[in-house]
Amino acid sequence: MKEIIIATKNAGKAKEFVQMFAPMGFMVKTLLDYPEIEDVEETGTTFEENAIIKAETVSKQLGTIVISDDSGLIIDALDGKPGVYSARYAGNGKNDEENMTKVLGELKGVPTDKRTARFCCTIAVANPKKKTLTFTGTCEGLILEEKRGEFGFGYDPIFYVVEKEKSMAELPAEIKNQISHRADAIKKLKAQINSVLKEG
Ligand SMILES: O=P(O)(O)OP(=O)(O)OP(=O)(O)OC[C@H]1O[C@@H](n2cnc3c(O)ncnc32)[C@H](O)[C@@H]1O
Ligand SMILES: [Mg+2]
Repeated sequence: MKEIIIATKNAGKAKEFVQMFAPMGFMVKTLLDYPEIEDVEETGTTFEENAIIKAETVSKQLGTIVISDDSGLIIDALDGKPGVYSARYAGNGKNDEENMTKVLGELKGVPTDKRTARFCCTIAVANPKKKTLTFTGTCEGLILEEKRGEFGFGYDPIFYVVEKEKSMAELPAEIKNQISHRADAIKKLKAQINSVLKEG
């Protein structure tokens, strides 16, 4: 079976990569399968820089093709925050509940039409023998006034998808995986998958 390695320790992302690549016959491995590999420090200032850092660092360590995902939530009324700091917005613990509570507090009193936001995802593919490639996807929405729904992960409960009239966390995985920022980026990656995964 074809195998791809995703340089993530985020279980929510890992699950979505499995769901989106399994139907194409791929065995997805993540850093949850390589506990000896340490967390890569995300020193970049953009999703693209961080995705490249993560993919190249792990690709060098494993000596093979490695794919990464750097993603986050951009909120217009907060001048783009939490952005690349989405995972640790409320502190180093990477706590989804605390991150959402902080965002909701900062948006208190902001009217619906000013609560526009988007999820962004950049996927990087690092190949020891080639230049690193990147694929970026986005998903537009609004920030709700309270959490809604149990599916997904991260900021999904406070992100409202207008065309579905539901929060991202109220949408089952099959739907999220058709419309999300990650689905958008993966669609672009899949369009070039054969050349992307060629070793030489
Ligand atoms: O770096 P890795 O190990 O992949 O895992 P991470 O959780 O640190 O991931 P990021 O650095 O890319 O930070 C992204 C954060 O943005 C949020 N996020 C990303 N994709 C999301 C999604 O599909 N739904 C909700 N929140 C998401 C979530 O809170 C993540 O922690
Ligand atoms: Mg991270």
